[in-house]
Amino acid sequence: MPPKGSKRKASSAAGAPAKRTILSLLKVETSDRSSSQDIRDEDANEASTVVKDESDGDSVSQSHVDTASGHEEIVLREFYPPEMSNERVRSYKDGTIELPYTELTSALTDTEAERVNLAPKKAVAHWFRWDLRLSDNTGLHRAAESAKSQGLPLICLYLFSHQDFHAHLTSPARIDFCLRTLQILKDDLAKLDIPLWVEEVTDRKRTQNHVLDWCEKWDVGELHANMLYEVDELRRDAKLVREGVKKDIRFTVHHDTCVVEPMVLRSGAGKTYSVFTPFFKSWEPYVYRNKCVQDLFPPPGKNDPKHTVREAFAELFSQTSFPTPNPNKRLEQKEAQRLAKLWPAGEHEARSRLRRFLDERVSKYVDTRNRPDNDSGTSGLSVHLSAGTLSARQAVRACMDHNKGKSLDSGHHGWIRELCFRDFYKQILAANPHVCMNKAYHEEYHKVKWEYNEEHFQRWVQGKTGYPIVDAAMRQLATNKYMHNRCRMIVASFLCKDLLLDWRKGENYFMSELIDGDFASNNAGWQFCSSSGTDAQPYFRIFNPLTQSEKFDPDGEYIRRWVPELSKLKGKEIHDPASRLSPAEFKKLSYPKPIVEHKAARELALERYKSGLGKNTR
Ligand SMILES: Cc1cc2nc3c(=O)[nH]c(=O)nc-3n(C[C@H](O)[C@H](O)[C@H](O)COP(=O)(O)OP(=O)(O)OC[C@H]3O[C@@H](n4cnc5c(N)ncnc54)[C@H](O)[C@@H]3O)c2cc1C
Repeated sequence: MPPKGSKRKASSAAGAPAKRTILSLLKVETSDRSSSQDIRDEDANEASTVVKDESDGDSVSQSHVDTASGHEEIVLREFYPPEMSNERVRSYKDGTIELPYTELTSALTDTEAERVNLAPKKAVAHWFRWDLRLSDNTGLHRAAESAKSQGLPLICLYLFSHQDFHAHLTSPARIDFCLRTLQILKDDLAKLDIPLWVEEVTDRKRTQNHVLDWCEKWDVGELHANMLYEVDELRRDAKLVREGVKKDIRFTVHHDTCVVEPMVLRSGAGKTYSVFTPFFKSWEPYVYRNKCVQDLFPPPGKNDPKHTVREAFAELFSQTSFPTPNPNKRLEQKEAQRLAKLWPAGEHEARSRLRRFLDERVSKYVDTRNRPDNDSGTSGLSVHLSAGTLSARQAVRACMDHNKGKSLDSGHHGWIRELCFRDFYKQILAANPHVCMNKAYHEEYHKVKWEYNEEHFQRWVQGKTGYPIVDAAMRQLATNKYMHNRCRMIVASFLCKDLLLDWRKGENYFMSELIDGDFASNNAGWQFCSSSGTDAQPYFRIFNPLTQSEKFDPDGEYIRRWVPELSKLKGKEIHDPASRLSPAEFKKLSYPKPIVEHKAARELALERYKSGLGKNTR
């Protein structure tokens, strides 16, 4: 346990070295399924080889039109250009094309001198994104401190974009969680005389204009936000930093969502890590040494009465309702009530859930974390970490404190290690933007041939594959909008390696259902299971769903809960009813036969991987 009392480093944007090349002229792709700004049109205008794409009339660079595997279109073409080529992936990797992360950090450093000299205006603002909390919020804290030191009021903004939700495949449950949290946030801020305004954005391409217009309307001279590491967000924020200066608005973006900001930890060779274990070995001592979690930021103080904010910003305080999601992103009332009970929103709930987990369960975490039949085996905090109602620093710090200064026991240590995965995947995203553009982390997996069998996909979605553990997990997801981590791995492996379906279809479906959907963790989880990702399980390691079922749900309790057709089965029958019951008994269950035979599917998967990767096939 590191000593207390030392200050956390002021975290404005990191300064990874800027690298500008003529090829940046070609930076046309923003096929980022998780991001909020489509700058394709204007960037495409800069591209050297521009072709007309018949499908939607947009101009896109020829360099994108490479679907080497000849697969079904996975890209949401309404918002994004077609899949980019492997060549472009390599250009990102070798630095010929500037990383979007560097575009933003460069914008911040390039304009720093100008931005600090901008004259104050009438207010300082914080723009909330997926950081929906008052406590330990870096951007909000910096905004509050700056407002106080300049004798100005603090006001807050949230942008509600239907197109973003659509483009990012944000699930209705996640949007609902966000809206419930915004209400709590608004009430908490109002107690501090700080208004929160929720602005509806209809055209996502104009997000930055909305922000600048809003700042001009309320005479905001200084705007703070926390960094999002997805491609389009980074590029949008980079533009906004530069555009802001032209309008005398100082826009600052802070690192906040990770315990250790991306790009800081480097291997001996100076590279960002691509494998988790060495990352963790470097992350853990860094957290102790640099006291990243020692001084958590307090919530902002009350706006000074002398600012008469209630009068000056009456319109912002007067907002009584938030925008309604589009029908396809809206929960039925009953469903909304059920999920609100299951997943109460807001930071107060997040902190009490964290306390309960630490007091009651963390010490057993290592033994229970892989057991989906145990509802309390893990923290259930992912929804809060992904919405930002809890900071990862708060989680790590509380866990260390709970261990009462002793060296961490296996439960506490194991849980902190899981939290580190979150940091790891965010830094993978920042350092490898191509994962945000429908591409495999390891480009050679591009040539693996996938199936696009819609009936198989639908049976997987509906939990009707005839593999009880897979079906239980898929039904848990459909009902609770959450799935246990072990089961996420089982169903993902089943989709790619038993059904041979394109992992990106599974990734997209998860995102469109999960209440804790997080692009970096979801993408990395899917790439891990399809063997194309960082720290990949080798392609020849293929989960056997039956073995997984017997090992991690030994008494079949998880299956019994989610697959009522099988609830009366006793003993080992529940894991494989088609083989372990007589045909007559099986028929009575009204449960499907296995959709594929695992052994044969496994062989086929191995063939596909070998041939896609150019390895000898026998
Ligand atoms: C295919 C697949 C898709 C996934 N999609 C998501 C997703 O969209 N959003 C998401 O938050 N997690 C995702 N995960 C990671 C993991 O399954 C969930 O974070 C975990 O199940 C959440 O439950 P918990 O909060 O009880 O976890 P705990 O076991 O209590 O862990 C604490 C926290 O650590 C982090 N964490 C734990 N395991 C992982 C992991 N493997 N990767 C990244 N972070 C981790 C999460 O923030 C989690 O809340 C995915 C994993 C796989 C295999």
